[in-house]
Amino acid sequence: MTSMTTLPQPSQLSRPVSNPPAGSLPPIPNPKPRKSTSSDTPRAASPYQASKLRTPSSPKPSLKSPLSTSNSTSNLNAARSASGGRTPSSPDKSLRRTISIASFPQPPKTSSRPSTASSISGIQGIQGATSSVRPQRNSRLSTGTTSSYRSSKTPSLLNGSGEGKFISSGDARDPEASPTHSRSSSAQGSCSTSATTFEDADDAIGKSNSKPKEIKGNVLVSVRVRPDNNSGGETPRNHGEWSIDSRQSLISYRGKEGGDYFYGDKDAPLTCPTVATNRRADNVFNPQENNAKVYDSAAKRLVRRVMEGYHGTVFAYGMTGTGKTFSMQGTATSPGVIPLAITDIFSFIRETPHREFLLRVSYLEIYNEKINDLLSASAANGPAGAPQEEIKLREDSKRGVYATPLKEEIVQSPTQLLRVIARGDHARRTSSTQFNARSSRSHAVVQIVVESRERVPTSSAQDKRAGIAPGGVRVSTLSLIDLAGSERAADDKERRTEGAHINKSLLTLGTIISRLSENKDKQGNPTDRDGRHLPYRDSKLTRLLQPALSGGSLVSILCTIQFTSAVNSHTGETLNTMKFAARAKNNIVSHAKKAEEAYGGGGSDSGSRVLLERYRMEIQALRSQLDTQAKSQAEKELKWDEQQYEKEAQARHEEQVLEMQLARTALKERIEHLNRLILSSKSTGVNNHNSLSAFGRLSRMSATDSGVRSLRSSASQSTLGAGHSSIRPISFMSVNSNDPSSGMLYPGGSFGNEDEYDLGEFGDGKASLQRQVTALQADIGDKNRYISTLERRLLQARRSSHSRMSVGIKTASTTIAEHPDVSALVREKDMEINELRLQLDDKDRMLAALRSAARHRDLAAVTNDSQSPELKSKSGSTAGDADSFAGTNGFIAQSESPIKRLLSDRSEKEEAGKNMDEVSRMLEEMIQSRAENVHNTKHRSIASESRRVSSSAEVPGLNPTAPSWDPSLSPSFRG
Ligand SMILES: Nc1ncnc2c1ncn2[C@@H]1O[C@H](COP(=O)(O)OP(=O)(O)OP(=O)(O)O)[C@@H](O)[C@H]1O
Repeated sequence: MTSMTTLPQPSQLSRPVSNPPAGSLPPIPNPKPRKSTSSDTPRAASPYQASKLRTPSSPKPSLKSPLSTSNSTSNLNAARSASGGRTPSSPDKSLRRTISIASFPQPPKTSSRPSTASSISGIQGIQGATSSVRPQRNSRLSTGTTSSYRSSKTPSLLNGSGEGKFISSGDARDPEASPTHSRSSSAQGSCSTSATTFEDADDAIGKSNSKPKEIKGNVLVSVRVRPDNNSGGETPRNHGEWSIDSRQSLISYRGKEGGDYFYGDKDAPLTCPTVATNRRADNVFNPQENNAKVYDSAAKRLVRRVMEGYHGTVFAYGMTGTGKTFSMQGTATSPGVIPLAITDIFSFIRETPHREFLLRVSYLEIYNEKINDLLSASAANGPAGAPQEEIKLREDSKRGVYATPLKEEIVQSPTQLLRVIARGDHARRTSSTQFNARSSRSHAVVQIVVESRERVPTSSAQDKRAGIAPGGVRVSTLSLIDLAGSERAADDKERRTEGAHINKSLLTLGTIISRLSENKDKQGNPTDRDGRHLPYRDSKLTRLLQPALSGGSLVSILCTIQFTSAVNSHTGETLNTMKFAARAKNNIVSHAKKAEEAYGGGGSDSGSRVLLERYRMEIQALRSQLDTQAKSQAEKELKWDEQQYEKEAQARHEEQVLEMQLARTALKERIEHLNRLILSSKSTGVNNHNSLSAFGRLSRMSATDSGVRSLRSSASQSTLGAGHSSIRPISFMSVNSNDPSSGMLYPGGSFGNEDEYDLGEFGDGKASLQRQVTALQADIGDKNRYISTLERRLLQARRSSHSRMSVGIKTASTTIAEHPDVSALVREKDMEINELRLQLDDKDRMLAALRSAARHRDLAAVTNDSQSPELKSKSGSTAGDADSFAGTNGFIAQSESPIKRLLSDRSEKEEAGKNMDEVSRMLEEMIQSRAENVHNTKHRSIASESRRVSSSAEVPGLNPTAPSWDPSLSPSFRG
C-alpha cells in the first residue's frame, strides 16, 4: 500500500504560472489495455483492431467543426474559454505536450471559496503557457458564451456551423454557466429547480459548514451519441429515424418499432429548456462533443461536491461499443471522466488551503457475478495468477454497501492516482465482441475515498503538537463506474456466459430503476410503489449501487448510444438505453447529505476507517512515544556518560594501581636481583667454599666452575696476576676452605702469619697502603652511591615507561619495557651493576687483606722494638699468631723449645718473605685490575652514554629517565 503522508501543502505545490513545466502528461491509462479473456478468440474485423490503442472513431476532419476537430484538451480549453481567449484548435501532439500533471491549477491567493472559474483559469494558464494565449478570468464571464446563451432565443441544432451554436448549446449546460442557469431558473420561478446541477444552499448563501446541507433532486442523466463510422464522415442532423437536438436535450425517434420516443420535452418552450417535466433532459451530447465537454457538463460539479463532502456516483450505461469506456477513460489525447475528475480533485485540494485531505483509491470489477480486486497482486498476474480471496459485499449503516477485503491505496498526486487506475485497468477483462474489438466484459468500479478536515492554523502548531485535535474528518466517496455493455447473444460460449451475466445485472439495474420509489417497508428497506422489495441483491452490481440508487449520493448517469446506418442497426438496444435514461431521470431521487464530520479513530468501525483521524492519532501517539523515547534516551545517555566517566576513573585508578604494583614489583625484583647478586657473590666467595680468603677463592675458582659471576671474578683476578711476581705468601696458600684448621685459624677474615708482613715492599710502604685503603674506601662509597643512583634511575625509567604505556603508547605493539633499546640499556646497566658489585667485593676483600697486612706490620714493628731480632721475630710471630688466631699464640709460644723456635724462625722468615711477595704481587694485580676495570667501565659508560643518547632520541621521553653514569659520582673512576 502506498505509504501515507500528509498531502502536500498548496504552498509547496504551487508553481509560478509563468513557468509551466515542460513535462508531458503522465501516461493516461490507455483505454482497455487489458487482458483478454480469450486471446485466441478471433476478433471481429474492426478498423481499431490493428491498433492497441483505442482509436476514436471521430468524424473526418473536414466535417468537424473547429471545436470538434480539436482533441479533448483543446476542446476543454476552447470550451472553457469560448467567450474569450479561445485558442485555435491545435494539433493533438502539441496539446498533449501542454497538459502536464505538474502544471495543475495553482491554489488561489486568497482563502475564498474556490470557484470553478479559478480552476479553469489555472488550466487556461497552463494551456496558455503553450498557446501563448491566456484568457482573462473575467473576460470569459463578461463576453461570449453566457451572454450569447442568454440572448440567444433560437435553438441551434447540430447541423449548424460555427462555434456560436456549439457554445450556446454547450454553455446552456456548462457547469460554468449552470449556476446562473440554475439560480436564474429558480429566480424566474417558472423553471423547476429540481434540475440536477448539484447545487445546494451553500452556493446561494455562501459558505457555511454549520449544518450538512441536503441536495434534493433528480439525478443527472446525460445521453451521449457516439459518432457513426458508417456515416461517411458526415454529421447528419437526422440519423434515419433519429434526430438530435442537443440544445433542447432532445432525441427523437420516429421509427416503426414503437412510435415516437423523446428524451427531453419536445413541447417545452425553447426559452426555458429546463421547464419542469418528468421528461426533462439534462444533457444530450452530439457526436462532435468531446470528453472534456462531457465531463464538464455531466461530472465536474458532482466531483466538486464530493470534495466538499457528498457521496457521488457517475456511471456509464449503454450498449456494447457505444463509447462508455471512451467516455469514462478517454484516450491519451482526449482524457475522459476519470482522468479529468482526478485533475479536478487535486485542483480542488490546491484551491482549498484551509482543509487537509487524504485520498485512497480502490478498483474492482464484477465479472461473471464475481468481484475481483483489480489492484491486488494476483489481479496483476491475470486470471491465471494466484486465486484471490473472495471479495464479498457487506452493508454498514454508515458506509452503506461495500466490498471487502479490498485493497485501497493512498495516493498523493494525480500521477500516482492515474497510475493506480491504469494498473487496475490493465487487469480488467476485455475481449473482442461483435460490436467492439476490445469490449469490457466486466463492470468496473473506481472508488476514490476523500477524507478531509479543517487544517490547524499554523500559529497553533504548538497546540497541534500538544495534541489538541482539529475538527472532525469528513469522508466522502466518488464512484466512477464503467459498466459492461449489454449485447445480444454471442456465438462464443465464453462470450455468451459473460453476456448472460452482464445482461442479467443490467436487467436488474433497469428493473430496480423502473420500480424505484421513495417508499420503504417497516424495516426501512426500500420498496416499490406497491410495497414490493427492490431486488438489489439479485446482482452484485445493483447491490453495490444500492446506496446511490437509494438516493444516498449524488448520481450522474451517462447513457451512450449510437445511431448507425448499418443494416443491422441495433435500434432496439438504443431504445432500451433511452428508456433506461428516462426512467433513471424520473425515478432516482437524490437526497444526498454532506457527510458528517467523524471524530475519534479507534471506536466504531467507521471511525477506524477514517484514516485521516486514525493517522492523526497515530502521529500523536508516535510523537508522544518519540518524546518519551527521546527523554529516556537522554537519560540513558546521561547515565551512560556517568558510567563511562566512572569506568574511566576506575580504569585510571586501576591503571595507577597497576603502575604502582608494577613499580613495586620492579623495585622488589630489582632489590631481589641485587640481593641475589650480593648473596650469590658472597655465597660463591664465602658460603659455598667456606673460605675467608677471596684470593684463595679466586685462585681456586679458576679451576672450579662456580657460576658465571665467580668465573668472571676468577678471570679478572687471573688477569690481575699476569705478569707479576710469582712469589706467593704462604699464609695465603694456607688459607683454604678445605683445610679446616686453616679455616678455623681465620675467623675474622685476617691473613695468617702476618708477623712476617713487615718484610718486603708492603712493610716498607705503610703510608701507601693506608692511602690505598682510604682510596678504596672512598671508591667503595662512590660505587655504592652509584649503584643506588642507578637503581633509582632504573626505577624512574620503569615507572615512566609504564605511565607512558598507559597514556599514549598503548597502541604500540611492543611496550616500552620491551623496547629493544630500553631492554638493552637495562641489561647493560644490570651488567654494570654486577660488575660494580664484583668490584665492590674485590675491594672489600682487598681492603680486608690490606687491613690485615697493615695490622701485621704494626704488630711486627712493636715486637721488634721490644725484643732481639730473633725473639722479636718469633714473639712477633707468636703475637701475630695470637692476635690472628684468637689467643692461641700463647699456647704455641709456651710449648715450643728455643732451638726449634730458631730453626722455625728462619724458615718462617723465608716463608714470610715469600708471603709478602705473594701479597705484594696480588695487591699489584688487584690494583692493576682495578685500574683496568675503571678504564673499561669508563669506556663502557661512554659507549652506553652515547647509545643511550641515540636510543633516547629514538624513544622520546626516555632521556631524562635513562640511567647514566655520572663521572662526578665517582671521582676515582676518572683515572
Ligand atoms: N465519442 C466517440 N468519439 C470517437 N470514438 C468513439 C466515441 N465513442 C466510442 N468511440 C470508439 O468506439 C469504440 C468502442 O468504444 P468503447 O469501447 O468505449 O465502447 P463501450 O461502450 O465501452 O463498449 P463495451 O461495452 O463493449 O466495453 C472505441 O474504439 C472508441 O474509441
